[in-house]
Amino acid sequence: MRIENLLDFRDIEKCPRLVIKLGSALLVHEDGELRHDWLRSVASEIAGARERGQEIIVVCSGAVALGAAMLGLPGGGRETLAHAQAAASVGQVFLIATWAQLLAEHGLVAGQMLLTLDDLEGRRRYLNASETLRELLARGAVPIINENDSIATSEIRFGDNDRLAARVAQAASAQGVLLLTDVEGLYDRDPAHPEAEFLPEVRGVTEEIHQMASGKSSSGKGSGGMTSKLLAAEIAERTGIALAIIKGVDDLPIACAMAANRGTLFLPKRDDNAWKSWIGGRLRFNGSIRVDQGCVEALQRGKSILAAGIIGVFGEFERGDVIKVEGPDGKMIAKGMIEYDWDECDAIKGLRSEEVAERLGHLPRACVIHRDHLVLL
Ligand SMILES: Nc1ncnc2c1ncn2[C@@H]1O[C@H](COP(=O)(O)OP(=O)(O)O)[C@@H](O)[C@H]1O
Ligand SMILES: N[C@@H](CCC(=O)OP(=O)(O)O)C(=O)O
Repeated sequence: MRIENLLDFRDIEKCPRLVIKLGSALLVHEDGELRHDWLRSVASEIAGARERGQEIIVVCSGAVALGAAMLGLPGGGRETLAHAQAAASVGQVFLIATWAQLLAEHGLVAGQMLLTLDDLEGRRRYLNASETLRELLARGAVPIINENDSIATSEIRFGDNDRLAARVAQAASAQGVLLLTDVEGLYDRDPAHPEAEFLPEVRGVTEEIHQMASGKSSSGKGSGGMTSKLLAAEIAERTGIALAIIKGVDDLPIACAMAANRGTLFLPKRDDNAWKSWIGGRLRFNGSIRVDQGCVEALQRGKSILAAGIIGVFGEFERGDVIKVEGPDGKMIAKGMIEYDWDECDAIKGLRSEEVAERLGHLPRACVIHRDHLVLL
């Protein structure tokens, strides 16, 4: 689906690859108990989406609030960093066990990924995370993601799962993000204010839009309030990803919001993937690979580059560098982000996939340059 075809906010539900983020305020009752039936209804919505052929990634908060109740910690476990980290450690086990069980009721498998800021900022770790996500989705699993709160300290943490959800959407090349929270979307001021007005659509998160939000979580369980959701919307819009905020309090929350046609849609600024435009905009390269004619034709059909198609390796590039791809005649045909260091590329060039592991002595990447990281000229 191209984002320019997005007519209204309900279309976001149909994105082929969608990130759904569930906030703490929704997951946990006042007394710190998990809202089990509600979560079961979300799992059934995910199963329905999978049946329609949609790929779903879940970013799920709530570990701190759940763990705090289990450990008897005051203030929802947020009074000290040590409390929050211990609470997250305990709560996350329960959370993921519940997800595994609820998805299994629909014959689905959950895959846990606990990420820190560094995992999505550094190129190498970003590539690792995006490859794991792709593989989980390709195998039909549902990735369930949270921040790795039990080890993340302020320097290496997002602190809120809204921005994490937007970054995960980038890493997974998703087209849309749905943030489920306890409010219908963005209001022009604190929604508790009697004159607060609802904004159904935002084109560009400007300074004026930022001024509308506060970082306060009215439930006291969330982190970042509306402020972090706007920061997430900014990340998404720059990357051509549509993001919507909906109220997710009731059972079957996505169906409810879509039926009511109520939510705030943040429209992306452009319809191409910024990751690709970043690659496409690169002017300097640390090296190049030359591929055979069969590979050139495969690329034109939208395939990734495999070791078997490589006939030459030039320059000393590293995994994660953007390099040139040349056709058999040496003419540049594409730019792409390489999955191997130059010497490994040289060692595996021309090899079939099953021979690559043997030559490298470790598990190979699925390809040398993935089509999501490749820009044809
Ligand atoms: N301008 C605004 N529009 C809507 N909600 C806002 C605004 N400013 C602050 N908020 C608060 O943001 C809260 C949602 O954020 P948060 O509690 O962190 O939720 P979550 O746990 O789902 O991430 C709402 O309950 C609301 O009180
Ligand atoms: N990672 C934390 C949640 C942090 C957070 O962003 O919470 P929320 O604002 O409720 O999405 C946890 O699992 O408790």
